[in-house]
Amino acid sequence: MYLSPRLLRSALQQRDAPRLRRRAPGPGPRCLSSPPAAARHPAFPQLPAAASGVATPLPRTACSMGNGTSRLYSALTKTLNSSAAAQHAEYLESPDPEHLEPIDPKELLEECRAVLHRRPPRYQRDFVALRTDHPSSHPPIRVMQWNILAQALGEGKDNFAQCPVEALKWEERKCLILEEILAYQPDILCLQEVDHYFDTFQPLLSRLGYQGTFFPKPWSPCLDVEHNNGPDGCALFFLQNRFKLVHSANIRLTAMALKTNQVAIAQTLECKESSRQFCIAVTHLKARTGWEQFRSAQGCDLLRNLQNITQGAKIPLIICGDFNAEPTEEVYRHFASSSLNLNSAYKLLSADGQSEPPYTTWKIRTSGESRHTLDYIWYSKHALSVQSALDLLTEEQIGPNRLPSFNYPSDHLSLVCDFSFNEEPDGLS
Ligand SMILES: NC(=O)C1=CN([C@@H]2O[C@H](COP(=O)(O)OP(=O)(O)OC[C@H]3O[C@@H](n4cnc5c(N)ncnc54)[C@H](OP(=O)(O)O)[C@@H]3O)[C@@H](O)[C@H]2O)C=CC1
Ligand SMILES: [Mg+2]
Repeated sequence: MYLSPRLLRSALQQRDAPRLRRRAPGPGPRCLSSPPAAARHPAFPQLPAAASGVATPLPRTACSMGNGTSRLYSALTKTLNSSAAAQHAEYLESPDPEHLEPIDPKELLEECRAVLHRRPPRYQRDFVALRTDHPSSHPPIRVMQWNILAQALGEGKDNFAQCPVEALKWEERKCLILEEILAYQPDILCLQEVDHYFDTFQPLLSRLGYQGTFFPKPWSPCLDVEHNNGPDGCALFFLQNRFKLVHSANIRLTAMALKTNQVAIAQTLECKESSRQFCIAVTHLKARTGWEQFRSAQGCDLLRNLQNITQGAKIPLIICGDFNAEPTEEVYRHFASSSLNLNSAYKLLSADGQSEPPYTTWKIRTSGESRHTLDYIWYSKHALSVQSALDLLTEEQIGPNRLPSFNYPSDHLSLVCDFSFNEEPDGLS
């Protein structure tokens, strides 16, 4: 299961070999995504564009999770199991608070690929350039929205019927998550269902140049799962070399004047290149059918908070979230018709620019198949333009067993957009 010292040495000596094997072209067209952000900012100077390939699934093994936030900064993230292997697993092995020197993202990506070398390929997705009447002289702001699937929920609560337990092993699934982040190199990362913030994402992403904030759910359902790794919550990361933090708010959402179990983070950032400010927010609304009014109330509360933070939309806004609501739901209509003048970025991928994608999550639970559009990136339509958006996985790529799987780590797809400020906003944000 784990890399033997011999395999690891071989993987490290011929770094491209395992990647190319894993990424050998399969059926159907594949092409590289748009130029990596290496060209856009110095945090990723050496990272190559993603390649593609094929490998066999891993054999069955038992999996284990961490056991609580007391393991802060611990060496929980054991990925390679032998002592010889551990010498090389520099980044994934042991985030040491005393040695938080920068990581070369290329090295981290190589480590992830070495861990994943026996998994099937991660499918390539392409950025779709979108028509905009507002060319910008500044580099775009790349935003990733992603419900990464809490480890405790994936293993203990979600009841995925077609996903083998070994596909959910944290030691490897975390590498698939990191690979996705490293492949698209967002300037801002908005995550939900994060239950490995302190032991994995915060230490690793901070060494990649990100500043992170985590706001756990007050009564996270993860805590009901045996051997959980602490509560899940929302996390927001931004690249420190691109943005300065102006204001940060952790918001516990209310519904019908009562505090709820759902949270949001809203931060006002200033772009170092342009000195323009904007507000970025991340949220994860209440799940399940029967809770539509509750979600609607939570959405209204979030909009009220954002009205205050942006001084009535004087500061442009980007709101990322797993809203747990189809576009037909009231909470969606509240956002679409808000006085904050928001549009949903992924509608722009449709032919008429008016339709949301057919799905952002697709799974098979013991209760049945569930394909829904629940995840959104809202933005101030007068002040910001979407220059490009990452297309979604096709049904064929997702495969008959749906998500998560050996080659995709979450039941939700990541959404990624490149934003620019309109030089002359239409008077309104
Ligand atoms: N100890 C206490 O006093 C309390 C405990 N709790 C615990 O929290 C739970 C509810 O918390 P709440 O935040 O409201 O949770 P939600 O109803 O919002 O759902 C929590 C998670 O379950 C996932 N989920 C959605 N649908 C299903 C499904 N059909 N089967 C399995 N998982 C699903 C969601 O994933 P996604 O968003 O991806 O769909 C979400 O991340 C309770 O069941 C209890 O376990 C809650 C309050 C108090
Ligand atoms: Mg979930």
